[in-house]
Amino acid sequence: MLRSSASKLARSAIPLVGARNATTVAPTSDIFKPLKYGGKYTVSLIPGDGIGAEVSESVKAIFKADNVPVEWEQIDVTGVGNSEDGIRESVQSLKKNKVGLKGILFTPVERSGHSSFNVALRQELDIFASLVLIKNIPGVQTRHSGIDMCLIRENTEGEYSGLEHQSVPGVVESLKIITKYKSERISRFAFEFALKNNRKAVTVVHKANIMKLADGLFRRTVQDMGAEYPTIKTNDMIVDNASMQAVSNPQQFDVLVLPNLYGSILSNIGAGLVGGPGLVPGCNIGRDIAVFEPGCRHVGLDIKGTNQANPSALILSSAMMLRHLGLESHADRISNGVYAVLAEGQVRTPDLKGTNTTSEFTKAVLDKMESL
Ligand SMILES: NC(=O)C1=CN([C@@H]2O[C@H](COP(=O)(O)OP(=O)(O)OC[C@H]3O[C@@H](n4cnc5c(N)ncnc54)[C@H](O)[C@@H]3O)[C@@H](O)[C@H]2O)C=CC1
Ligand SMILES: O=C(O)CCC(=O)C(=O)O
Repeated sequence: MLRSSASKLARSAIPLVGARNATTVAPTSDIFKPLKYGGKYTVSLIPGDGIGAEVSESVKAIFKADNVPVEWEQIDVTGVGNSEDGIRESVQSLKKNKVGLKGILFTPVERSGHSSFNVALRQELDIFASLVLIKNIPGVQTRHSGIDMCLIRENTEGEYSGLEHQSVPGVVESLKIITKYKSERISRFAFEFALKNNRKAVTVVHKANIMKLADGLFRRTVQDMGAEYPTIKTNDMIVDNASMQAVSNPQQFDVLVLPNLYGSILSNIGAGLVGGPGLVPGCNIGRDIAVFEPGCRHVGLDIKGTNQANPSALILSSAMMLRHLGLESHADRISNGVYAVLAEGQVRTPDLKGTNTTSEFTKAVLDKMESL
């Protein structure tokens, strides 16, 4: 039962295609496929805080120019303030449409008792598998070349349980939850993903030397499941070492499967390796809902409203979404447009040491799409 539903999940999420299109996924099953009305899909669009509005405008302009058959259902919710209604509306919209494109909702560090709406959304919708693709992009110079790794992160439990309390003044207890059920389903997802994408190895990242019960369960579950996939090598690595290895010898990694917090940290390290948070796409997959969002989830409050953000991460996430919807040719045109502009290097946002604006970059992608 678990196996069949998990393999359907992984199947529908997947195949990566071609070197340049490494940031794309294509469905091979239609169990997820949202319904079309009047020839169009309705997609929930949650721009989020910070740079969300600007980079969402880039995606909207590109979809419009390419006549993508998508109708946006936009929810302008923020992560701060009294946004419960907006979150409810987002959940309802996503449950109805089954597919969404999302920026990041800001979660203030200081405010006590304020839980993360990003996390709430993922938990409420049970979009349990976060997939982040870390691969060098031609034209973007980085210290390392030959990086090609897929991070599969458990998205709904672990350190993000939100269960913290002060037992006595000065003593705080924070609960990390690891369950066998959720460890099994993310492991299944990871192995099915590896199988369907001709990947050779799955590395489980953990801290089981210290958290013997929690991370021990996660590690053991992945390893046990590995025995069912003899063509894929299963190995394990302690998270501290994995972080060090990722910055010194990242080419060794293929598919990584991680509990929630380690997934966030390694995807941020990964983004740093291939050019930064403005470039890395991602998605969150559940039983019947998929939400696409930049892979390392940055709000970018410091550059909000300055027209400086690199929209590539959200545009490439939207291309992943189009593959999920089976709209391959639109996905190809859009992702090829982004990669071609990045490869030429004439038009670049400041994160890539350029001087161009978000709007100029978007225009360059639109021009490139016309000429491809
Ligand atoms: N602070 C929050 O509310 C949230 C934080 N997180 C996690 O916490 C980590 C740290 O978050 P923050 O400190 O808020 O990071 P941040 O949003 O301040 O981003 C760090 C730096 O990267 C730059 N940046 C991010 N995206 C960019 C883009 N598309 N184009 C150009 N520059 C860009 C920002 O301008 C900033 O200088 C993130 O990596 C994320 O994984 C996740 C969700 C919400
Ligand atoms: O800070 C948040 O609101 C959510 C955290 C998150 O999405 C992450 O760490 O990946």
